[in-house]
Amino acid sequence: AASEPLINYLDMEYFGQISIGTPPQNFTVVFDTGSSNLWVPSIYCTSKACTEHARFQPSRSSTYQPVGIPFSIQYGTGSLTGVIGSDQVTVEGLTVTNQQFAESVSEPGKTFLDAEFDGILGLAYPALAVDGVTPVFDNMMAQNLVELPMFSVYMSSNPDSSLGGELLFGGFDPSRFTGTLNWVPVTQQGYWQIQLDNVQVGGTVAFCKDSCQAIVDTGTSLLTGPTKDIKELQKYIGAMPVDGEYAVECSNLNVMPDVTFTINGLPYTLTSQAYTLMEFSDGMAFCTSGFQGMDVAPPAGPLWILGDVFIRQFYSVFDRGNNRVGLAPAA
Ligand SMILES: CCOC(=O)N[C@@H](CC(C)C)C(=O)N[C@@H](CC(C)C)C(=O)N[C@@H](CC1CCCCC1)[C@@H](O)[C@@H](O)CC(C)C
Repeated sequence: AASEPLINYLDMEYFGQISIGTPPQNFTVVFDTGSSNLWVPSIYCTSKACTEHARFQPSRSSTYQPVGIPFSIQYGTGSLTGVIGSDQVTVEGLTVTNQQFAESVSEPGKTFLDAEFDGILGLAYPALAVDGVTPVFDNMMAQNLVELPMFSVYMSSNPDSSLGGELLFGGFDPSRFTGTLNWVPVTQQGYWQIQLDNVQVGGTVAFCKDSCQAIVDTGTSLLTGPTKDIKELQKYIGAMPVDGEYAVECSNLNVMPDVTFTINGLPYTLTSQAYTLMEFSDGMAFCTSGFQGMDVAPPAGPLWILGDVFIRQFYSVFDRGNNRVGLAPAA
């Protein structure tokens, strides 16, 4: 199995290296289980977000083939337009041939301007792929580059700057979790979508009382839920809105309640240390809530999004062979 080390940027963004073309052109990408397309900035893109990042030069690659289909994608945060091309893509020693990807021509707004990464590599199901482009992992499976039709994600907690994280293609890494992996069926093959039985605060069911839907999303920094529920949850944990964020007293962490997600009959508990982020500026510690209100419109939503706040605590295995997600306490 090929394991791709990830860099952890402030517990908010995890990204790794890929290369495209011959000779290889290197890019830093977010591996996003919440989308299904690969894109990198194009040399033809004049947006500041592009000129501040690595850009792909088709003319420099002997294996590049133009496709020319227009491309546009909208994330929760950020959007872009571009054009589809095809080339070989190498991720941690695995070379995928004839991979179609988007070369961005316009990257408006701030999301990608401030980003520590160049592009995004989507790892969700083909159903979500813009322009019906075959996703990278589907090509990996089709080209027999992986032993098992699954990939796994470990995300470190910032202080362990040793290894920011690990993305493993073709299996899972037993050294990254304790106990046994518990498997949860994928309820809809678009996002990595599963069913939540309920959400408990301090051991009492507070939200999602008769089950609800959630996605496991490496591309979302926090843990999001419907804005109405999250507003109440912030109150339960004592988080107060402070200029766009929800702040908590760092000294209160030991009295704040656990938040438990019951999944397939088992409890996945986040302590306050797990569901808050600690930021330091001029020697002061600031604690913020890792919960964020986000309404995903029907028919896709409503959805809870188990982002990096959740994945840091629970090693996640994305099994396309059996359409299930494996979860276990991260080591
Ligand atoms: C304090 C809030 O932090 C963020 O909003 N962080 C961003 C990522 C940061 C690297 C810019 C985020 O979580 N964005 C989410 C949306 C958030 C409001 C829930 C998102 O769009 N994530 C993308 C992938 C992101 C897109 C921006 C670039 C990094 C990858 C994708 O997973 C979603 O489209 C899935 C959809 C169901 C929401």
